Amino acid sequence: MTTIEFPKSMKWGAATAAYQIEGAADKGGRAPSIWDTFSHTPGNVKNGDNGDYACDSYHKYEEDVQLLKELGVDVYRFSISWPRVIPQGKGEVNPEGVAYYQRLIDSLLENGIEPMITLYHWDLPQTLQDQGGWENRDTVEAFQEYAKAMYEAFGDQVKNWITINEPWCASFLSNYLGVHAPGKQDLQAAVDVAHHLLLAHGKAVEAFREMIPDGEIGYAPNADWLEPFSSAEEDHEACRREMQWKVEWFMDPVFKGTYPDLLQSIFADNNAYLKVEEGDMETISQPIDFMGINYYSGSIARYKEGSGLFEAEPIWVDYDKTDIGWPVYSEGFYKLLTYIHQQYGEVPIYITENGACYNHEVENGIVNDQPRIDYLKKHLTALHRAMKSGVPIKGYILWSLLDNFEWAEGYSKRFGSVHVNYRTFERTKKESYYWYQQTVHNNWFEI
Ligand SMILES: CCOCCOc1ccc(-c2cn(C[C@@H]3NC[C@@H](O)[C@H]3O)nn2)cc1
Repeated sequence: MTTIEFPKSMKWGAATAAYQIEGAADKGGRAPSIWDTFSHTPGNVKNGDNGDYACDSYHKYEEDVQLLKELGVDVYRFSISWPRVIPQGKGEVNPEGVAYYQRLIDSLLENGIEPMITLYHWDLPQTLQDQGGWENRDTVEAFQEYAKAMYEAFGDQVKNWITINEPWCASFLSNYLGVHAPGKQDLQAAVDVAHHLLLAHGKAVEAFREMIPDGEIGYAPNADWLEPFSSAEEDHEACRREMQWKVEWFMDPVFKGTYPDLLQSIFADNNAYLKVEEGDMETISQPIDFMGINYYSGSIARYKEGSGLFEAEPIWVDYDKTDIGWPVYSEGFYKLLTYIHQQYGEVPIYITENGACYNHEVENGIVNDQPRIDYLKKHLTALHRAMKSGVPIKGYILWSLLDNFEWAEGYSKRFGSVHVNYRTFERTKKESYYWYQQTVHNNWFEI
């Protein structure tokens, strides 16, 4: 057996997001988000699922905090529902909404767990979408106003903040590929949304420096790893183009103050143009304290003329796949992290999401999700290897504490270390919960 041991400074956590777990969609003064609209539109979400009830964490948050306490994690990463605290998206703050998060934060702190708040985890108030949403540059100011209100409410208790979760999903997956809310298929819209999300990130950081000078703030891009099918230059270049879409397009502006030229020209060839105003890049590229990285999977790809924007065709080789169909590719985790370290230097990194979809059910009170344990062992080993090579990792946050609403997949895909019965809301700790609990407690595991 080999022991994989982490530094004593390693922070361990678990993550969720508001729309995916809270439910109480029309309770406590909450107004609809774009995900309420999108999920209630037939055909958008598998089985017609929506977040009206989800895991009912709005009412069961104390039980969730006890699950976190027993898990032994240092950090709980959760998101605030913007339309729960500012129902109209801007203007009046809803005291009932703020009070819910105050109860949650108090409970976490009483149980020795550090809150890490994500300000934007995709649930834009529908009222703002009705005014153009993230395509409308005015939404940037609304986001800064929302961020300031949250800093005011919780800044004395919460010192770790994330501005935007997975800007690629919130821009290109949502406005070009049409898979997530608002479900548009418009490349120009997606380029505009991506820029405004990064600008909103910058404005939120600016306000943070004023209001929570003793806190730390970052953002959480997602990326997967694409390995060239062959040594042919065309395969390598195709993979690089597709990876730039998630990595450089969202990291160069923040850490270098520029957008990648190659992708700008590819977008222009498709009649989509960046609209950068004076001062934008300075706002976006101001220093942050950490970068979150969300990693799930990778695959092999090769050049194929005419295959999408980047002419990169995925080759679904016979890797083991999780129950959402994504290859188990832990080598890609190591390669992505060392690539990012090479590109962006000593930026401290939290793994803000990593986990796997396996749909095991409860049998005789037990959920034997051994494949999820195997996935975690492989990926934490890859993470450990990246750390040994010098990648500055601050912590690892498991996606997810609970099975929850997996966006367009609805409740058909389970990522939790705790099983949720969506009829009774009963929680059942899976075998992976106990494995992760032991790993967090020991700060090591054996392979
Ligand atoms: C037409 C092509 O369509 C391909 C589908 O393309 C994607 C890509 C990426 C994802 C995706 C889902 N997740 C997990 C979430 N991260 C945040 C948290 O809320 C988790 O629920 N990460 N990435 C989904 C779909």
